[in-house]
Amino acid sequence: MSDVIAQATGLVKTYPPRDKRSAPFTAVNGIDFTLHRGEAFGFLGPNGAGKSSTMRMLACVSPPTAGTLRVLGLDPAADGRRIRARIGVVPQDDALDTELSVRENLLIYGRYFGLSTDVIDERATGLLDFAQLSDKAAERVDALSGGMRRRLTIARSLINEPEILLLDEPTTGLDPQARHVLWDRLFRLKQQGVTLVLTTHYMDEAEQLCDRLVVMDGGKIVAMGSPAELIAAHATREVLELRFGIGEQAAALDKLRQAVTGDRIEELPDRLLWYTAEGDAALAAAHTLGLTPVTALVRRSSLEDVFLALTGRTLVD
Ligand SMILES: Nc1ncnc2c1ncn2[C@@H]1O[C@H](COP(=O)(O)OP(=O)(O)OP(=O)(O)O)[C@@H](O)[C@H]1O
Repeated sequence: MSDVIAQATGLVKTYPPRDKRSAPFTAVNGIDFTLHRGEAFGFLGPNGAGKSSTMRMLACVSPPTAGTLRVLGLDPAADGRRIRARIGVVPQDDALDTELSVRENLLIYGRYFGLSTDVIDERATGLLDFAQLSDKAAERVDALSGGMRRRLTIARSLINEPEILLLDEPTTGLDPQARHVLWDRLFRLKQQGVTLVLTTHYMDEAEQLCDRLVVMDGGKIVAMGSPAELIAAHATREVLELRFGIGEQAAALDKLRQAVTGDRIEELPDRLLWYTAEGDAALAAAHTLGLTPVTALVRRSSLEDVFLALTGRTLVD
């Protein structure tokens, strides 16, 4: 059996004009990708990059304008129902029924898939345990924290035991602790063999969860690979971040650009980034040049640096 679980070639999504004065908008502009069974695959990019539009096409709720798409070997245009029965979808907006209890939300969703009451009951119990919500089963959803709601949405999406789980920005808006709990649950799912496909604009999330990812910008894929491959290809081993006092950054940048050859130096509104193999050596060199940063930080390069190198912009403005 092929391990290809979804494949897109020349995929395009163009939305019709919103009103008489606007033009059609192409949110996804000819992208190619192949997803493999069992992997965690990410679409990383800033707001408006076209990630959600791509996810909605994969979820068979939004038809492609052009290109070909196969999900589980089937054509979403002809076999949307069959595909939807085998995938789970975690939308950006939880869309839970807040007036119902936690458990009732699972039961109702199970009925959409035509499962018997016994099967739904049994699965709901297991999923509440998985989502660490067993003790909240009888509570109304509007009493839950953001992290709990997110875990319930994931539990709900698993009621049909999907082979692929599509997650649109799974941890946006959650605090760090809630994000870590969610990552742990998603990691468990992956270990159980569920293929994870997620969008995110958090580079740490992409690095934590994704075996492979594409970087999207303006409806196009600008890079593809594992986090380590992307960092090796588009960034140096280390970065020196220098922050200066008000009005001092421009002069510091001039000095560095004159003195440093071979290394890339990026200017952001609030800091300079010096891409280098040896951050500590670069910092010593900066001091030798007479620079007096207010703060200096040496860190490993990340996907944020990859995005900056590829687009000239930061992921989260
Ligand atoms: N139904 C629609 N009609 C017109 N334009 C749309 C529609 N849906 C999305 N867009 C536009 O398409 C662009 C891409 O949207 P999309 O939601 O796919 O991006 P995204 O990368 O997921 O970003 P976000 O994180 O904001 O959801 C955005 O500029 C958005 O305004």
